[in-house]
Amino acid sequence: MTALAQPAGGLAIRSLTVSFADHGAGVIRALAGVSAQFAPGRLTAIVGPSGSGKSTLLHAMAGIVVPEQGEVCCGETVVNRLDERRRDAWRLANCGMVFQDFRLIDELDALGNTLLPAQFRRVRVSPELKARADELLTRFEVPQRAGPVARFSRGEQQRVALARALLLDPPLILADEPTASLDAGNGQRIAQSLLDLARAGKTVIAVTHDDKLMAAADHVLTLRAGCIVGDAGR
Ligand SMILES: Nc1ncnc2c1ncn2[C@@H]1O[C@H](COP(=O)(O)OP(=O)(O)OP(=O)(O)O)[C@@H](O)[C@H]1O
Repeated sequence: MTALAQPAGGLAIRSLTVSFADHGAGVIRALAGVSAQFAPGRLTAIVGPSGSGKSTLLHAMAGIVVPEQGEVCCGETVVNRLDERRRDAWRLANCGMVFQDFRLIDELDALGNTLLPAQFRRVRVSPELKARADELLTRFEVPQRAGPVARFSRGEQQRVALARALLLDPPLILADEPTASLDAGNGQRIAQSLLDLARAGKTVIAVTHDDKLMAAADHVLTLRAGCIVGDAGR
């Protein structure tokens, strides 16, 4: 383990470099030596133009993408040094993920999707957990409708994805464009919810192109061509 100064309970990344194979020329350098700290109690917005490496950074922090250089540190854990099985277990225990493409199971209804983390972590679906899932779906104004989420609008699906991310009350919330499919009112509510989660002590990190979410954030990290070009904490 490498000791790396970081906020207790938060996340620190140091000199992260990630490349992908370019099926033709050579490699695409998605991140080039990126370092930053993310403290509990704060909402961070990761911003920057399309293709600047925002999603890659979020996925590296979640242990989905493994950097060729650098470290992702959470407490004593250097996430990228874990093997794939342990990274998956670490992510399930610590991260609430909202993916850009939601990654819901189309055939399941909203409640079934929201309860998925319990299944993945082999947690019994107690009446209390089901009540929490219902409460989250109500909080995010997901219609109380039977039937598969495939029939939901994209905005409704996005809010189911957020409810699912929060089910097991994870300390880290990593959300990729969590307001992209929402109307202004819902977008504002979700931005406020993310801020409330931060104020409740979570480490909340959202990739976004949304000015309202950016304005709500305590900390704005700007990427360009795989490098940090702005790191503004308020
Ligand atoms: N799995 C992959 N294989 C090959 N190239 C990839 C892969 N994932 C990302 N890239 C490339 O890495 C670069 C950064 O991509 P990334 O998705 O992180 O950008 P982004 O800032 O999130 O973009 P957007 O705002 O459009 O979602 C891009 O050039 C992209 O094409």
